[in-house]
Amino acid sequence: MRLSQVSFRYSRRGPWILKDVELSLHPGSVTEVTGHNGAGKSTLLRLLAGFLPPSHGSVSDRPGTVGYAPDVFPTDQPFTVAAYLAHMSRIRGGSPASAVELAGRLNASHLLEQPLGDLSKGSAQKIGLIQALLTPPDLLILDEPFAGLDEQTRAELPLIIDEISSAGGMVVVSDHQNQLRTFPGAVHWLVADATVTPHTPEPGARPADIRPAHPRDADRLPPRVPEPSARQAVIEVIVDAGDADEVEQKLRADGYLTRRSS
Ligand SMILES: Nc1ncnc2c1ncn2[C@@H]1O[C@H](COP(=O)(O)OP(=O)(O)OP(=O)(O)O)[C@@H](O)[C@H]1O
Repeated sequence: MRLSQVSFRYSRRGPWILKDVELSLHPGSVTEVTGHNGAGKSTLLRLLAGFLPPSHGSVSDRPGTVGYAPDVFPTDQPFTVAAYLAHMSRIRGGSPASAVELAGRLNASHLLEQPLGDLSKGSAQKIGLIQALLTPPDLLILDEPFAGLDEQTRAELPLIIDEISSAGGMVVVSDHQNQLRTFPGAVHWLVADATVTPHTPEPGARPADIRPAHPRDADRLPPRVPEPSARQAVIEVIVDAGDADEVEQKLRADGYLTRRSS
């Protein structure tokens, strides 16, 4: 998927929020978008999701199945959580059972019979996440998904992101708190001054935030990339352990699938 010379402003005479943005996303990539409040992260995500059309430039090769969880999930709808998710499943061609399973995984089973309007911000955030995952997305876009989540769900979310990207999906996550800064192989974009640039996050990350919480979780993870097909070749690259994250990040940014053996 590619953004070519994309510029955007909300009104004809309004300020440019993004100007001449050039970006590529590759299957299996995980991209973290950071930037100050009001920098344009949500706007970029809405352009990627296709909810906003560029004012200039073009977006090409957006995949067919897009999951999008907005930064604020709209709860002013006259449904219970279960009825809303069943309805969204029907629209998306997913199974209602997957909504129930996801609710269990994201510690939200107890919310299913509640009216949407009664949800707290963190609970509403979870329902926004579940609806984005109802059918396995080829492009998953999460706008500030960690805000307001309980600890169990915060630990589960990186595993879900890893599963989607391991299956070849592209994941883009905006997060001004940098929760994914040490996510293995993640690409990082900084939105500032109406431009989007790759950057290397500051050290000092808290790995416990983004890695499997304990070995049992690690055991449950599928391999990071599927087994290669007959038309693919595998090249092993041995690097110093301290350089592994950087090398993997560069390879993924160039569109290669990577797998770490240690
Ligand atoms: N619907 C809109 N109409 C007009 N201006 C908007 C609209 N949505 C956002 N903006 C403006 O566009 C700019 C970028 O907003 P955006 O929400 O994309 O930034 P952000 O980096 O996601 O910020 P935050 O971290 O606070 O969510 C801001 O100046 C904001 O006020």
